Amino acid sequence: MPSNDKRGQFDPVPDPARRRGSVVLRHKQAQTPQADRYLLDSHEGSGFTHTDPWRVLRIQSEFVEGFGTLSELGPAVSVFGSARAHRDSENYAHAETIGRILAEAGYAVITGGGPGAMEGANKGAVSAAGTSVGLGIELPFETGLNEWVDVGINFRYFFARKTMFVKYSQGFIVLPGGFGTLDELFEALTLVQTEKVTSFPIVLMGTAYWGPLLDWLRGTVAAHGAISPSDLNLVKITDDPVEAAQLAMAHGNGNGNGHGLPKE
Ligand SMILES: C/C(=C\CNc1ncnc2c1ncn2[C@@H]1O[C@H](COP(=O)(O)O)[C@@H](O)[C@H]1O)CO
Repeated sequence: MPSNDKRGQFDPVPDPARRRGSVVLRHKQAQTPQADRYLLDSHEGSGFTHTDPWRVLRIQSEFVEGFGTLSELGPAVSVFGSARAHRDSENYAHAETIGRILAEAGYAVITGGGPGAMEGANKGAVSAAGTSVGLGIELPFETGLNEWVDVGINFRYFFARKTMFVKYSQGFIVLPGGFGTLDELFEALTLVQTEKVTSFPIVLMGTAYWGPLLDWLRGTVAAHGAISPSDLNLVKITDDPVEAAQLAMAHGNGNGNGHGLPKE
């Protein structure tokens, strides 16, 4: 703290405070130029739009865009899985079958809009003339939305994007995948476990891939008391893509409004 900082001492002439909306700035903090000066001084560049308060507007716009685009979607299931699944792989084929079965049953298919398993699921949905949705994410190694996405939204923020998957799907199907897929799986499990959302089907596709994870959750995590053994009932596991689709549609109500935002 600088030595001329007079905080805590009586000051008959208090430093003028600067107000920025609901934010009050005092002392040295009040000496920063006003935001509108940045705006009007074109020579100062547009760097201010990358500050946190401005990011809030960007975040808000992602929610507005997502809600606005998806609110009329109808019943939907989200399909997750590795961005790296090759087109000739079993996982890609399973994703494609799952996308097709869901679309044939009248469900929209929502994916991350990227390559691999996401592309397979979107392709399957299109093959059955279904609604194929991709919620893309801005990444440094971006590949863009796959060609089978008919309704695409690009997000900068993972958390805004994840809200859309949860809000607009009746079920999740999780094919083998890496950190991204695990993140999506555990986000869903946490929301259901903590009752932030009404329970919905979470289906793991592939016993050889996911079985050891379930064994670890049961044998180590539950055994440590870090989760309840009953928490493992939140997931179903299968090797059959048709069964995976059926399990994910088990809670379908045909209303198409997902199960709402996480409770406050
Ligand atoms: C890594 C590559 C492309 C990345 N492009 C992605 N586009 C959209 N969504 C993505 C992308 N990468 C990850 N995701 C999300 O995470 C899940 C897959 O992640 P994983 O780590 O590959 O399992 C997926 O469900 C997406 O929602 C090109 O190699």
